[in-house]
Amino acid sequence: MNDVQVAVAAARAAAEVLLPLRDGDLRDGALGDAGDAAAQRAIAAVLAAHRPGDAVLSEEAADDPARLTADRVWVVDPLDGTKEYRAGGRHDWAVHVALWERGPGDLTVGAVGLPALGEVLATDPAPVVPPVPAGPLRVAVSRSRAPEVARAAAAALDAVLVPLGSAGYKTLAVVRGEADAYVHAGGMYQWDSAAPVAVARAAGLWTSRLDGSPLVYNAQDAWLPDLVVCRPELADRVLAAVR
Ligand SMILES: Nc1ncnc2c1ncn2[C@@H]1O[C@H](COP(=O)(O)O)[C@@H](OP(=O)(O)O)[C@H]1O
Ligand SMILES: [Mg+2]
Repeated sequence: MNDVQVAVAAARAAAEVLLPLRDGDLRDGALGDAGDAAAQRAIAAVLAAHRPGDAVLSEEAADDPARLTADRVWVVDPLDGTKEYRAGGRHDWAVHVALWERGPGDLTVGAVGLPALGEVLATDPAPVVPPVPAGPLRVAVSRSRAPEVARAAAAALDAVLVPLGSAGYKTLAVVRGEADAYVHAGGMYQWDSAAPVAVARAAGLWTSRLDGSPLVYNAQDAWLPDLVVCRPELADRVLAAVR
């Protein structure tokens, strides 16, 4: 298996445990905690079986400082959009598996599972972004904590806001043509954006910090609090609108 196949297999393994758990008897916090733990176990098992020598940075595991000197680091969010997963009946939650490599010093592979839709999008084959539909621009934002900067940017762009859960789902909403941009500020960690950003880049989308600077992964500090993902032809306008 190549690295993309490993990432996709890990995302599928997480989906296979998350879907039956969601449809079982657990509710609320217990369901979210069980989902986080089961998806973490499923992904860790795939990585241990196929890439035992690689380091891992996961939301659901203790941060291993070995990743700071490792050549290959998997950046994992086993269940992104836990709130939406717990809510039941929603499809805006995701599984994130990315690979960071020291040579390029950047993400090289990513897979994002959307279990409720039965889909996994990955860096290879690169997804094809559909053409822009007629109508106002659509800016995806957190449904539970839409940042003021996203509201202001949408107003400046004459855009409508599309509130959704999960950083992975919102990034893929741009890849899949459900939104034209995703703007986030106020807090997030490397695992929330790594795999979605890898997939978005493969699809030819713009990805950066809010100030237009590059997103840096496998930095010591896992905090990576803001993010812009958009169609490349909109990048100048979106970045100007958030400034
Ligand atoms: N202000 C903040 N501080 C820390 N994490 C944040 C955050 N805003 C969003 N996130 C994280 O980013 C992911 C997407 O958030 P949202 O759905 O609100 O857009 C969620 O990940 P998890 O579900 O993995 O915890 C959420 O916890
Ligand atoms: Mg997350």
